[in-house]
Parts: sequence; structure tokens; C-alpha cells
Amino acid sequence: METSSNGTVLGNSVAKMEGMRVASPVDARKVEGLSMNGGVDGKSGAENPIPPPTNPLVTALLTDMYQITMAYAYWKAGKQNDLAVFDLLHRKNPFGGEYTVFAGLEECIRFAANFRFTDSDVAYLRTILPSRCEEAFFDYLKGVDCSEVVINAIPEGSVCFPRVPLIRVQGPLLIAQLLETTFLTLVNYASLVATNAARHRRVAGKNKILLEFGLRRAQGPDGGISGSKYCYLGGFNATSNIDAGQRFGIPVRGTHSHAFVSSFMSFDEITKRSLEYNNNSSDVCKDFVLLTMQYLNRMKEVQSLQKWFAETNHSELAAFISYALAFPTAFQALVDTYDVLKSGIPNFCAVALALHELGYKSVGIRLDSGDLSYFSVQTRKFFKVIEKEFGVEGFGNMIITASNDINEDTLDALNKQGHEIDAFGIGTHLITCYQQPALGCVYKLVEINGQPRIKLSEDVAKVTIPCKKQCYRLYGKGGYALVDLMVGDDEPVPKAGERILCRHPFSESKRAYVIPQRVESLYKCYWSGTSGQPREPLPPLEELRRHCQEELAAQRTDHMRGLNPTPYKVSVSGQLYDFIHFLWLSEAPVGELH
Ligand SMILES: Nc1ncnc2c1ncn2[C@@H]1O[C@H](COP(=O)(O)OP(=O)(O)OP(=O)(O)O)[C@@H](O)[C@H]1O
Ligand SMILES: O=P(O)(O)OC[C@H]1O[C@H](OP(=O)(O)OP(=O)(O)O)[C@H](O)[C@@H]1O
Ligand SMILES: O=C(O)c1cccnc1
Ligand SMILES: [Mg+2]
Repeated sequence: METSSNGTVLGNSVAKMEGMRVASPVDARKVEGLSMNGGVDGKSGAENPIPPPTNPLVTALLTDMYQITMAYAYWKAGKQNDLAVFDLLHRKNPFGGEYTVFAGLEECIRFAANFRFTDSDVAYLRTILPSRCEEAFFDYLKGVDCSEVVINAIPEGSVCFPRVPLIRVQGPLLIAQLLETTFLTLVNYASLVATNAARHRRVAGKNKILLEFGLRRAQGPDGGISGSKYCYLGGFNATSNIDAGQRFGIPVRGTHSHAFVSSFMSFDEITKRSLEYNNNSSDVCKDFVLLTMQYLNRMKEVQSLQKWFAETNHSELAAFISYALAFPTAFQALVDTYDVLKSGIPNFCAVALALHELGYKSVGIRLDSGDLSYFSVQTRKFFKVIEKEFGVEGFGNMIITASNDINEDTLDALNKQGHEIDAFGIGTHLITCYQQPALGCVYKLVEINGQPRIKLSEDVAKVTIPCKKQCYRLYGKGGYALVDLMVGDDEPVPKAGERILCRHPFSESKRAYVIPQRVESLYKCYWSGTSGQPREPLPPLEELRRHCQEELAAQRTDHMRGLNPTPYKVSVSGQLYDFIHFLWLSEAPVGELH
């Protein structure tokens, strides 16, 4: 795996991230013997086994009780081997948007590939089912696996739309049913948080550095680790979460906290004050504290800086000097502990100027409170004055990072006001998906033994689309996707240049002829059991991220905008439309009025 410490950064941000405090990601495979970041070879067969899910809690027992009772009842009825087709789909896009980033597929395939009940699992299941359940069922359970299951799916990281199944599971009824809860838990949060990350990226703009700071606020360790993974997939540049860095090869970044600043009270605490020059010589600055104080005094004499500050907080300066002595090549300071403009910024600049004299380039500052627009603009002005007055090229362009309860709306407001922020550290709102806590993916039976099945509902949005289906994305003249089309598995593949009737699945009057310039088949086979069918490789996280960026960039902007986005069209073929409504009528009882 090739991930340099700054290798995934976008555009102009690359150089800027270079100096930030970095922990190099390592090859996750070396760390664990498992490919935690994907990239599992796609060949079927035992020579390349797919590793188990990242989270060891994801086992066959991570399911709902009713899956096991249904399994017993299917077995009693002799239906365990009926050939079932299930669709995993979402009915509504999250966050009031009109798109969803699909994530979590690799973990589902890892789960399916390793699916089995251990003897102790089966022993436990025996204790929770009624004692009259037959022993032969438990023996049967010990042998179940996904060797006869076939899983087709839209590639992970794709932009998807409601009703189009993200995953299609085909296999023996009992086993395909048993996958439901685990698949849903693996896809729902992954897709939700990846979409959230993509939305934050869209508002922030493609050249900003987005840092995921969510671990402390995440819903538990799995929320933290999987959140970091899928935020990276959705377009963040780095995480503060070291475990995620090691596991998935995500760049790791960090600054320091207020505690570090407030732990210092005076210069007396700095006992080792010398710092070597960064010029391949043996020159040493004997008293870096003194050098910094000299710069602070020189700054006070600059006319154009006098309106900004007078006396700064010396305990803060002591903290900054100590941090610079520890990390002279990557000095970055949190400047809002006492007073951003009267203390934090001038103190930072004095240290950065002293470092510059010794040949070190500082990174920048972090703001964590107050009006982030105002402070960032003032900070940039201050940096530019220093650049001019002290003749330090590049000083004006140092990185300004902002954090503090940032969300999509804050980013939007900052854009409208104007700001000078280069990097955003985002925690709570991102990782907890504060605006919408769950994505409602469902797992529905659509065919059994070749017979299409339907689930009716008073709420039309909840009526399922029956049949084993194929799904296509039809592209128009502008190169943009026009519509997603579901057709029965036995229908011909739609072709570019042909006129295709696309119908809304439930609204009779909504239909259109589409002559696509290009037709993309959405499904690929990711698991074929022991059928010998070839299967797609599970790409590394870096590739999923790239795919996601490409997909997002290829969408029409009106589907992507934050306010009142245009819904994307999802349709069915004329033949499937007729069949849905035929089945609907044949399954819905006719009422009687008295
Ligand atoms: N210019 C701005 N426009 C819109 N929102 C902003 C702007 N600057 C900051 N914010 C947001 O306003 C909120 C400020 O929150 P709050 O008033 O609780 O924090 P604070 O008092 O600045 O800092 P602290 O965390 O120390 O309490 C944060 O969510 C922040 O992201
Ligand atoms: O604001 P978020 O988007 O969640 O980003 C992460 C926050 O975590 C840190 O603060 P910490 O939790 O230590 O305390 P604070 O919020 O009181 O500063 C950091 O300084 C950010 O403010
Ligand atoms: O590195 C940081 O600045 C950081 C990390 C986690 C949470 N808040 C800030
Ligand atoms: Mg805060």
C-alpha cells in the first residue's frame, strides 16, 4: 500500500499539510496480518481467503433474536434451501439531501466470507430457544456458511439513490435471511457518516484540509474507528484517531490542547533552553527563550503592530516555547487559551520568528473558540504584517486551523462571511451525524424460488419492488447521470442510443423516454461462494476514496446542493412497472363495504 504521510491531500493543500504534526501511516497488512484497509485479491478460492470483519464483535451472533427463530421455523418447514433474493436498500436520502454515499460493503463481504456459528455460539443459541426445539437444528446450524450465497452490489464509495438496492443477496433462504441485521448494521452508519463527510467536503471546498477529530465524541469505539474510516472515504484528509491511522493507513494529524497551554505557569519551567540550528551545522542557540523574548520586544516596536497588542500572557508563551523546543520542525499552537489577538497570535509569531532565525519553518495556529471568521481574517493580516516587517517569506501563508462545534451550516456561514481558514477540525457533528442519527436501510425479500414477492404498505414509499433485478445508470448528453433504471433480471440490457421508457415505480403519470449516451451497469459480483464465478476484488480504502470523489464530481450540481436539491430520478422499466402493479393487485385483498 502506498500512503505517504501527506499523500492523499488535495490540490494546494499538499504543501500546507507537509509541515503539520504527522505520524506516518504504516502498511496495515504488516500490522495485523489482515488487510484492514481492504485490497483483498478478488480471486475466488481458498488461496486468497477474505479476512474477517475489522471489528471482532462482528460475528454470526451479532444479530437479532428473530433471525434465529425464523431460521428454526424455516428449517422446520423444510424451506431452508429455498432460493431467496433479498435487496438491501434505503428509502430516503439522509440530511435532507438527494444523494447517499454507499459504504460498508467490504465489511459485509468479509462477514459473509467468514460466516459460521462456532460450537459455543450454537450452545448459547440452544439456551435461548425453547427447550422443545429439535437437536438436529443445532447440528444443522453448525454447518451453515455462505458457500452457496452470491452477493452483487454497487461499488463501495458510489453515489446512490433511494429504492435502488445497494446490495443484492441471493442464496438459501435461511442463510440469506441470517445476514440481514449484520449487513444493515455494517451499511447504515458507514453510509450515513460517509455521506456526512462528503457533505462537509462539498461546503468546505475542495482545497481545504478537513481533519476528522471525532473519536472522543463518537458513539463508542466502533463509532470512532469506523467513523474515521468512512469520513476518510467521504473526502476528509486525515484523522486524529491513531488506531484508524494504523489500521487503515489514513494520514494522522494533530495539534495540542488547552491543557498543554494552561499547564505552564512561567519560563522557569523551561529548564533545557538550547536549540540546534536547522542548517546541518553544529551551531546551537543557547537560550531559545531569550531569542523569543527578543523577537517579542522587536514586534512591540513595530508601529503597525502597536494597535494589536501590548503585553502578552507569559505562561502561554512558556507553553509555546516548550512545544517549539519539542517539535521545532512542526510548530503549531492553539492560540485561544487567554486572548487570541492580544496574546495567542503575537506569542506564536515571536516563537515562529525565533524558529525561523534557526532555520525552521513553523506550521501555523489553531483557533478553537470565538468568531472564527473574524479571528482568521485578523490572524492572516497579522501574519502578513510580520512577513513584511521581518522579511520572512511565506509567513503570511501559514496554516490557520479552526475547530469548535463546526458543522455544514457553520462552514456555509463562514464562506458567506469570508474567512482565512485553511483547515477545519471537525468532531461531534461529523462523527455522531448530529443532524440525522440513522440511515434507514432495509433488507427485503424480493423473490423466492423464482417467484417475485412484494411487501405492501399504506405508505407507498415502503412498498417493495419485487423480482430479482438488474440496475443501470443512464447518462445523457452533458455526461451527467439522468436516471437510475431497475429492470427484471431476464429483461434485455438497455443500450446506448436506444429509446428506453423509464417509469416512476408507483406514480402512473411520471414517465419519460430516455435515449442514453452511455449505460452503466451498477452491479458487480463481490461474493460468489463456491460457485466458481469470478468475483470483484475489494479495493483498498484509498481507491474507494478516489472513486467516491470521482462519483461526487460527476453528479449534476442541482442534485448536490444543500438547500432544496433537485431529486434524482429512479425508475423501472415498463415491463417491471406492469409486473409490480399486477402483483400488487393480486396480493392486496379486495375490501368489502357494508
Ligand atoms: N463567524 C462565524 N459564523 C458562524 N458561526 C460561527 C462563527 N464563528 C464561530 N462559529 C460557531 O459558533 C459556535 C460558537 O459556540 P460557543 O459560543 O459555544 O463557543 P465559544 O464561546 O466561541 O467557545 P468555547 O468553546 O470556548 O465556549 C460554534 O459552533 C462555532 O463553530
Ligand atoms: O468541537 P468538535 O467539532 O467536537 O471538535 C473537536 C473538539 O474537541 C476538542 O475540544 P474538547 O472536547 O477537548 O473541549 P472543548 O470543546 O470544550 O474545547 C477540540 O478543541 C475541539 O473543540
Ligand atoms: O489535534 C487536535 O487539535 C484535536 C484532536 C482531537 C480533538 N480536538 C483537537
Ligand atoms: Mg469546543
